[in-house]
Amino acid sequence: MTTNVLQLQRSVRAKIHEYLVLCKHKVVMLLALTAVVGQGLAPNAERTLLEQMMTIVGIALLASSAAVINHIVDSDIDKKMRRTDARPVATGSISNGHAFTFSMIMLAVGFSLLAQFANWLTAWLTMFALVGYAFIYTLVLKRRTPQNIVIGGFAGAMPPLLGWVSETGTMSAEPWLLVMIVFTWTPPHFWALAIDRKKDYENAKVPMLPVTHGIEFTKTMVLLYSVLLTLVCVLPFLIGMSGNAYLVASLVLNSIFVYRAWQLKFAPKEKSAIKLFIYSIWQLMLLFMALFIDKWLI
Ligand code: HEM
Ligand SMILES: CC(C)=CCC/C(C)=C/CC/C(C)=C/COP(=O)(O)OP(=O)(O)O
Repeated sequence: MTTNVLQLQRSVRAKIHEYLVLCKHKVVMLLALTAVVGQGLAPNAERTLLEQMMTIVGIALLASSAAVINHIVDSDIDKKMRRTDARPVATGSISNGHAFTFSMIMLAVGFSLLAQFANWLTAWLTMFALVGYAFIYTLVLKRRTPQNIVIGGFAGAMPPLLGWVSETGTMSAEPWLLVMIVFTWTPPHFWALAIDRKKDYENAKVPMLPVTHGIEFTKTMVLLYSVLLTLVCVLPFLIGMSGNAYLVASLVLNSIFVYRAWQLKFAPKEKSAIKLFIYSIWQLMLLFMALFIDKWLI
């Protein structure tokens, strides 16, 4: 193979990677998992596997579309933070115009898939989540209030409800418990990272909780939310939606969460905050897998 072909291959691969970064693909994969579990826990509506898969693709495309808008709107902030200054829109490696077109294509395809393979309620609720994250959180709340993620986190918490509604066409009480789990998980997930990256947010003048209220207060909040999360996670068991296997998994995963949050507050080490952030991602993934396994495999 000539050097030119190799170089072309490498630059195509690099471009694809940039577009994946633009979509926040790892976040979207976890969001999609929570939507799959929402589908899996809903009463069996006898939908085909194709319909279910296309629904998840639709939700993932709208979440990715929202993430791209977030990169465009936030590029001024992203340029000022070490964690984000290499992002493709912030560096100019992908132009605003290209990013916007990409986002709108994903929006159109994702919405059509949801209307076609799920139902209108799912399509519009997912659109509501997109607006919640891309505009209400990113454009308004993030720059104004340290409670930004408590309120904005609602958008990220919606996928289990979206998955459920795609199966049933109605919003019953049970999927709201799953929404509550992700909603309660989001503040300790994000604030752990924000403690570690406080300087970044200070530099960019973003009013995140550690900047406005200090690190100690934020650590207390992380601990309190981790206890609240433990309690909320028991609710699916209490209403009979999930069984003993889920209860055990949830108690183990949340005990580790509370223990780590306790350590962060009362016996911190240099990397306690970032380790808690990374743990939070594994915790949510395993928790939702436990919900699914409990229903289908045990
Ligand atoms: C408003 C709500 C949320 C905020 C403010 C938030 C904030 C963040 C931030 C700042 C990062 C670091 C990203 C990076 O370095 O590129 C991150 C990573 C991550 N978040 Fe969240 N998050 C939220 C909700 C969620 C939700 C709902 C999920 C999934 C259900 C999620 C899953 C993840 C995952 C998987 C990562 C790791 C991504 C990677 O390694 O590239 N987050 N989050
Ligand atoms: C349609 C649908 C389900 C939408 C959900 C949208 C979505 C991708 C939610 C995840 C939230 C998230 C990654 C926040 C990051 O905060 P940030 O943007 O402040 O973080 P940053 O500093 O890393 O950009």
